[in-house]
Amino acid sequence: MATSNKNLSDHSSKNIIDVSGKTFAIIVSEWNEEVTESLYSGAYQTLLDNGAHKENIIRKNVPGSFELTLAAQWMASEADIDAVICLGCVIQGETKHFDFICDAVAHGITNVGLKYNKPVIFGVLTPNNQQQALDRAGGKHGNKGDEAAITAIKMLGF
Ligand SMILES: Nc1c(NC[C@H](O)[C@H](O)[C@H](O)CO)[nH]c(=O)[nH]c1=O
Ligand SMILES: CC(=O)[C@@H](O)COP(=O)(O)O
Repeated sequence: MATSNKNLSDHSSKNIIDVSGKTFAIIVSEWNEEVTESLYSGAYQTLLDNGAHKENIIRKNVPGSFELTLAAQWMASEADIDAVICLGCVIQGETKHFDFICDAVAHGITNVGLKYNKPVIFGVLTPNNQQQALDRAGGKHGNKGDEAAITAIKMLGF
């Protein structure tokens, strides 16, 4: 598997810019809170490490990952927001609900970025189980929140 030999938090320094003048919205799903809080911590610290100011990092919570899209649209429509980072964790259950949520969120977030012509980052884990989620939220496979923040920074340096 691609991730099994790749730490998600490893990244090149290409297009990494100083983001001291940029404003970020981080939208966090409350479902699987143990995981999403780790994703948020990783994203938040990564933005600070690259020059972002605390007052320029705006956090918003949503009930579940399905709501990330609408919240991303609300934030992306704000002229002073330079990039939006969406963080969630959708864990496979017994039914196809997982598929519908993941598909809707992936397409929805993509469309918001295209609509407002700014980076809207898909920082949503879609694991089969809790352990796979924990492994990617500060565990052995790194932190997808770090990756999402670096992705936002790189896109701003495009
Ligand atoms: N099962 C998970 C959900 N389900 C809730 C949906 O995201 C949504 O809030 C609900 O369908 C009402 O619109 N959400 C997650 O983020 N993760 C899950 O594992
Ligand atoms: C991905 C989810 O929404 C999950 O909670 C649904 O679980 P289930 O498919 O067992 O109802």
